[in-house]
Amino acid sequence: MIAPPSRAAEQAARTRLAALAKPLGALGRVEDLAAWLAGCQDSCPPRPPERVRLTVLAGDHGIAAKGVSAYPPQVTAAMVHAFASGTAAAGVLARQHGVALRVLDIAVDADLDTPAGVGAHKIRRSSGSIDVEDALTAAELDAALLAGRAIAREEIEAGADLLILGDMGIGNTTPEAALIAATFGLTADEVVGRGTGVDDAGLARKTAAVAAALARAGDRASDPRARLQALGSADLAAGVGFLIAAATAGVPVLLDGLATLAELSVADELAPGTAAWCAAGHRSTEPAQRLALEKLGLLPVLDLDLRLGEGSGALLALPVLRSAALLAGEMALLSDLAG
Ligand SMILES: Cc1cc2ncn([C@H]3O[C@H](COP(=O)(O)O)[C@@H](O)[C@H]3O)c2cc1C
Ligand SMILES: O=C(O)c1cccnc1
Repeated sequence: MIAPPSRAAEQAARTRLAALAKPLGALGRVEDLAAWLAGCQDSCPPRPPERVRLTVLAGDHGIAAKGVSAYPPQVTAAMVHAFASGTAAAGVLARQHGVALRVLDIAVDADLDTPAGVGAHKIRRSSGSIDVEDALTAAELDAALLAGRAIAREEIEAGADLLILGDMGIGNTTPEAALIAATFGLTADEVVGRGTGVDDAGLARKTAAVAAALARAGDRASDPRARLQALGSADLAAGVGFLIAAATAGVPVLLDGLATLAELSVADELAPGTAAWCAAGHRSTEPAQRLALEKLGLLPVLDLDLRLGEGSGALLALPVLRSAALLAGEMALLSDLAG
């Protein structure tokens, strides 16, 4: 069990928010964000997160060869270069909001000619095709979980006061949907969405792939580790380790899309209490993402019909979180107003 954020600081923030120069509760869920941040920081009022770091975990997925994505697997490696050069969508937003971005090759198929360090935590080439085989061996699962923990610790040592996790990997919405289905006892039909925009035939292939994966994993999927090994991937397992390490260190995380919700679904079962350190940046168009938010009791900051991942939804939500902290800290108290 992971130690929860400070109840005392959260309560103090709620008391302060109630006393600010505004009608009671008038800042709506912005007040919840401020109180959550106060608890995570053990500080009332909370401080706006200034040293925010985005980590994009990249990996290919064997299932991509089965026609479950609207784009070819080669895009994963090409996009790693775009992250490294700051030209991916998440790179633009990270720059806009003063967020440090790091991209890591966890399981990309290609040998990448990228800046030093991108391959520092590489586990393997593309993870297994989950409809017919496990995504990972037990040893790879352990290595990926450890890598994710190490990456989070590196980000925290670099001074992060808020972490954002992003994903890049063609085909990854298939294992993500499978993980969420297995975690919450949902069917392939309920969780599968169009990802990058597959047509009806692609959607049918994707649903069949998730159903085959769930049937293949069977009862093993009730155990979170076995579920990750059978239905996940190296990059998703690293994300699970990352979230657990962030929560263990008491560093808050702003969640993004389907990848981060799949990671958290498993992480919160492996290490109960992880979800308390996470706030939901946005609700995506993917059914599995929306279902996981509901099951975890998370209300998203934004609902913009995004379906990108990369950390983009969390980056778009970041200004709201920063505003929440500033409002809690800088507004006058109603009782202090000159009358
Ligand atoms: C150019 C491009 C940039 C992306 N950035 C994130 N994704 C997103 O789409 C992919 C998952 O969707 P699916 O499961 O349908 O393949 C992941 O790479 C995810 O990060 C991208 C996808 C593409 C094509
Ligand atoms: O919902 C998401 O996060 C998503 C959807 C499509 C592709 N990548 C991510």
